[in-house]
Amino acid sequence: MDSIIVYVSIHHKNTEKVAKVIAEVLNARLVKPWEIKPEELLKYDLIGFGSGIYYWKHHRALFELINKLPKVEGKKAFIFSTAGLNIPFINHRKLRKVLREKGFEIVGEFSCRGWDTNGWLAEIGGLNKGHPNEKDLENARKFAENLKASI
Ligand SMILES: Cc1cc2nc3c(=O)[nH]c(=O)nc-3n(C[C@H](O)[C@H](O)[C@H](O)COP(=O)(O)O)c2cc1C
Repeated sequence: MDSIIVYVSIHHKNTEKVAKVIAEVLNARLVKPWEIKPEELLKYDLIGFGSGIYYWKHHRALFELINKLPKVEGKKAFIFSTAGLNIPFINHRKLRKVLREKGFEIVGEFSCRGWDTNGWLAEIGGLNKGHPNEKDLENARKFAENLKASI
């Protein structure tokens, strides 16, 4: 199964750490949304979309790429994120919705805490310093292994 991961990680490269671990297990190509054309993306059997959470949603460059895609039929996708407040039910809501509207089948979701020094949080050293940590990355590895085994 040919897999690709499209990710954005602008704050502290928190999500990049997770993306690399998942990519290693899935033997997936790693790209930024602005590095790939929509038609090229659709050549892959499994597509992962991930970023930090910025104001309650994934990075807008992911949405811009997805907007440019034609409708698909049950193409497999997964979602991941790192966030100051790890509440995937809320944080993944918008991406989940647009992927489903495009016709993707969401086969898995992963999230963990990420070091967050946005705004006033910087004054107190930030939230979740040290995250994603080894345990978070181990959980990401397990997520990817389960995903690999299930599809
Ligand atoms: C501009 C900005 C907005 C953010 N908004 C949120 C938010 O709404 N909810 C949240 O849980 N974390 C928020 N965060 C924290 C990031 O999601 C968190 O630090 C994440 O791990 C960053 O990932 P990255 O290093 O891969 O960019 C925000 C961070 C920044 C810089």
